Order: sequence, then structure tokens, then C-alpha cells
Amino acid sequence: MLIGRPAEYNFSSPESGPGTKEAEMQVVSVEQMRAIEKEADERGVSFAEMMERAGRGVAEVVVSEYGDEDWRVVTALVGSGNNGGDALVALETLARSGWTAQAYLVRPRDEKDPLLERARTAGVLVMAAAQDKKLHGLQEWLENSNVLLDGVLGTGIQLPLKEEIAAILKYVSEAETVPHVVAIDCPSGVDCNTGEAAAETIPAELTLCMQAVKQGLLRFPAFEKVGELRVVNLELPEKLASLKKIDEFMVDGEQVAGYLPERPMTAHKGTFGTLMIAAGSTYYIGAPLLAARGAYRMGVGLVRLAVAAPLQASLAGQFPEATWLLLPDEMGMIAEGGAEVLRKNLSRVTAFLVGPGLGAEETTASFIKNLLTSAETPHQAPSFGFLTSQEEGEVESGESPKLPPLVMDADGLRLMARVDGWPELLPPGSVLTPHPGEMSALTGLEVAEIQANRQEVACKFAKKWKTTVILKGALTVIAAEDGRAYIIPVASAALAKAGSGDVLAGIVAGLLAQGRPALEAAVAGAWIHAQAGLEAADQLGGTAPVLASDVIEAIPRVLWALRFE
Ligand SMILES: NC(=O)C1=CN([C@@H]2O[C@H](COP(=O)(O)OP(=O)(O)OC[C@H]3O[C@@H](n4cnc5c(N)ncnc54)[C@H](OP(=O)(O)O)[C@@H]3O)[C@@H](O)[C@H]2O)[C@@H](O)CC1
Ligand SMILES: Nc1ncnc2c1ncn2[C@@H]1O[C@H](COP(=O)(O)OP(=O)(O)O)[C@@H](O)[C@H]1O
Ligand SMILES: [K+]
Repeated sequence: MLIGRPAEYNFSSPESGPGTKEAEMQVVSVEQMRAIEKEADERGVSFAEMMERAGRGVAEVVVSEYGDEDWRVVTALVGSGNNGGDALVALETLARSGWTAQAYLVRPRDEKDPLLERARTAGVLVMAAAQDKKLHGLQEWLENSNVLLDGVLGTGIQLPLKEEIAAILKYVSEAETVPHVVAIDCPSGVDCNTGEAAAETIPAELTLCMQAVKQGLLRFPAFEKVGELRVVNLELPEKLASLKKIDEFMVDGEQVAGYLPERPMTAHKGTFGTLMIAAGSTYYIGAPLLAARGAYRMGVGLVRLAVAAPLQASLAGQFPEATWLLLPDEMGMIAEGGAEVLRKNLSRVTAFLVGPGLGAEETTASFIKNLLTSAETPHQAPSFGFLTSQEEGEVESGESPKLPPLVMDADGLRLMARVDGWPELLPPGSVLTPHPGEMSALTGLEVAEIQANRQEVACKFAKKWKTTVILKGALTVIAAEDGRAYIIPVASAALAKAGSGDVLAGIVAGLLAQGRPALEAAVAGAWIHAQAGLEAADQLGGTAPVLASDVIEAIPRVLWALRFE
């Protein structure tokens, strides 16, 4: 089982039958969610009906996740609003299917509240916080339950928390025995728009978002409280205009599984593309290996490593699967003339990764410029540029084919930023993989400004540059040329180590080389990389010991889970 792997739960009711999975998990602001609910209500799915679906969806997840445990006792912290309403419907449903269900009214609800009446009729025990001043009743319920539903506050919250609610949340957060915490829509105390989180917020094991993930949950500090994020599908009419407008999504395994290349039995290595990687320098010898191994683990047919000639001697013995293209160098840095050698060897190449570990020497800057501008100057033809025998013909031909789709990474990005008009020089279907520092070099914005508005910045520039951008870091954002944003719901120190960016670049380029479109390669690559980081940390018992090589070794397990889980 993959850690942190989100999934979507389809609400199914006897009337509607099992729902169909939305292709993509939407991410919405509170205002967008209200507009969706309003339009759904106008189109015949009433607010009350949505709450029924929400509550029953929550109950369905509780049964599937925790129904096999030794005892089945659920307590819900119930607030005065609709979030509390969802909790009451969930309790009623669970009580009717044999669970002991307990409603702890954190705030008073109307005594004539039909949801409360229905819950009581179904056998739900009710206790009001107002009658439990010392919280002994709550303590007893916490101790006898295996599941705690957090249904105090949803999207209607206005921080700061009122004191009496804060006191109860704090009590539960600090309690010695806490059951599995399932937050309804969001952990109570979190602002679903801004990601602000009250200190008392109870950390959830699972957060079940109603219909769509609220944007604040994918921001810090809220993200630290959400645990695993899943969506309960309320089966709203698909044609709602307010739903169609959504252009932000959270990536999940089911989406990624749909992006993996087929592996036909009759395949040969040509079926899975050729990836050329221009990377490495005296200072960063291992970067090409990490990228190439990442790509091979993703299934690419052939990787050619284009490196400064002196590097090959030290690398070749460690990597029998690679084929090589030797580039002219200055002191082990790829030199200006490397561009011409590369351009003459791209005819069978289906994707091209440039950048990991290149360094920042002037001659390498000229190499990047020449590569992008194809400013080939025959009189400067390199005195060497050794090729394996199979490529010799290509050099003789003197052809200069157009660049295949490019993944530009690391030092390559910083050097590219110095080339006038670089966005127009990128081949179609390319992917840029900046971390915030490299994004700063590309955009001229301060890192703090980029970090404060990750989605907005990534989307604005992906649109402007007409290319796919992976803005790396905790909660990696993939921005599409058309302005759509995809968020990877993973933050882990497992990946905060030198070399893990090289692995990501290799994974994405490996998918691109196999013919996946840029956006799919970027979304799937970033998700698989993040999951591999989590998986490696799981295997090694912590994030500290994870090396970039361990992330590569975890890729097969992630792919296995995508195919079979
Ligand atoms: N609409 C629908 O059909 C659907 C809605 N759905 C569900 O409804 C949820 C939104 O419901 P909502 O709008 O009722 O807001 P919600 O957060 O439950 O309660 C607001 C109340 O909380 C209180 N309160 C606020 N701030 C506070 C503070 N700082 N400190 C303390 N108390 C505070 C305040 O109450 P008061 O204190 O005034 O009694 C306020 O009135 C949404 O997240 C989802 O779960 C889904 O089922 C889908 C269908
Ligand atoms: N805290 C984190 N949570 C999730 N992913 C992270 C985190 N820190 C780093 N990463 C990921 O690890 C990779 C680091 O890349 P990069 O910064 O280029 O490092 P390097 O150049 O040293 O390999 C990126 O894919 C980034 O998204
Ligand atoms: K909640």
C-alpha cells in the first residue's frame, strides 16, 4: 500500500447506483464550492440531498477502512453548521449498519433539527458539550471508540476559533488515546481558502473532501493536518458550468495509472523510445547516472548519455546499460562545440534531457545557447566528439534535425535564462523542471514571492512561455500551457537531498521519450517520483537515510502498485 496515496470514493446510493470516477480530482476555493452547490441545487440536487450523499459517503469510507477492526464504535464531534449535518447523517448510516454511534454536540443544534431526530431514532447516542463541562464524557467516548469523525467546522469557519471550541479540539489533540481521526471536508480549525490552521486543530488520519478538495488543504500549515486526502463524489450533474470552470486539480494514482505507456508483448527497444541526456561535469559526475537510471526504470528503451569526454571513463563501468556520446569539453565541462555534435545525433531521439549537473562555465553557457539557437559554425567543429559506431553515419550526413521535446533541468535552466528569447526556442511539447531558485532565475521574481504564490506563478509563466512547468518542492505544482494546474499532494523530507531532482528529470524525460505528451509525462513523473520518495522512506524507516539512488530503486514498487492495486 502506498503511503499518502489519495483516492476518490464514489458515493453510491440505492437510487443512483455506483458513481463513475471523475477523471481528475478538482481543487476549489470555498466560493467556487458554494457556486457549485448552488448550481447543483438549482439543477435538482437539493442542499439536503447533497448532505445525505456526503454523510453516507463518509459512512461508506468508515466501513471500508475500519469495519474489520475488533470493535466498531464511532464518535463524531458535531458542530452547529452543515459540516455537523454531514457528521449526523454519517452516524445515522453507521448506526443502521450495526455500529455503535455517538454524537458529541460541540455546539448546540436546534432541538428540532430533523437530522438529530433521525440520528436518535436510528439509535445514535447524543451528548452535548454544554452538559459535559469537565469533558469526562468526551474522554470516555474517545476511549471506547475506534473512529472519531471530525465534523465541527467546515468551509463556514471564520478564524480565530471561539474559545469553547478551541478548548475541545485542544483536549482531543492532546488526549492519550485517540481513535482513527477522519475529518469531514477538512480538519476543523483549518481555513479552506488560505491554509491557515488553528494550533488546536486535530490532525486527521484521513480527510474526506466533499466533491472537491478545498484549496487551503493543499497549503501550509493546513497540509500538515490533513493526513491522506480523499474525495467523496457527490455525483453532481457533470454538466454544471461551475464545475467545468475548475482548472486546478490534485493528482492521484488512478489518474497517473492512465498515463503509463503500454508494454506490448511484441515490443522491441525501439517501441519505448530513445532518450538523449546531456548532463554532468567534473563537479557533478553522478548527475547523468541518476537521471539515466530514473529514465530506464520508467521503461524507456534506450538511453544515450552525452557527456564531457573525461567523464565517460569513470561512469561507463558503473552503468553497462547506457550507450554513450562523447562531447568536447574544457576541463570536464561540456564545451561550446557540444551542441553541434548533439544536433547531428538526434535523428532517432524521441526526447532530450538537458541540464543535470552541467555546471555554469562560460563554454557550457555557449553550448546551451548554441543548442537552442542552432547557431552552428562549421569552422568551430569540434576536434573530437567520439561516437559509437552505430552513430557514425549520422555525423557524416551533416543533418541538423529539429530538437525533440526537451526536458530542461537544473543548471540548464539557469544557462537558458541567459539566452534572449529562450521561450520561443523551446521545441513543442517541452517540460521545464525548476526548483524555486531556478524559477527565480527564469522569471526575475524573488524566491519568497514564488513560494507565496506557487500555483499562480507556475500557471502564469507556463502560459506565457507556452510550455509545461514543474515547479518543484513540497506540494509540487505542474502548470500546463493552457493555465491548468496539477498539484502533487506530497511533502516529505525524503526528497530533500542532492540528486533527487536529477531522478525526477530522468523519470519525466523517460515518459516523454516513450511518447507521452508533455503534461502527462510531467504529472505522472512528478507523482511517481514523490511516491517513490515516500516508499523509500518507508523501506528505510525514516526520511534521513533516503538517497536519490533509493528513490530510483523504489520506482518499480510504485509502478507495481499503480498497475495492480
Ligand atoms: N451546503 C451544502 O449543501 C453542503 C455542505 N456540505 C458541508 O457543509 C460544510 C459547510 O457548512 P456551513 O456553511 O454550515 O459551515 P460549517 O463550517 O459547517 O459551520 C459554520 C458554523 O460554524 C461556526 N463557526 C464558524 N467559525 C467559527 C469559529 N471561528 N469558532 C467557532 N465556531 C465557528 C458558526 O456557528 P455558530 O458559532 O454561530 O453557532 C458557523 O455558523 C462543508 O464544509 C461540508 O462539510 C457538504 O455536505 C455538501 C453539501
Ligand atoms: N519537502 C519536500 N517535499 C516533497 N518533495 C520535495 C521536497 N524537497 C524536495 N523535493 C523534491 O525533490 C526534488 C529536488 O530537486 P532539486 O531541488 O533540483 O534537487 P537536486 O538538484 O539536489 O537534485 C524535486 O523533485 C522536489 O520537488
Ligand atoms: K471538519
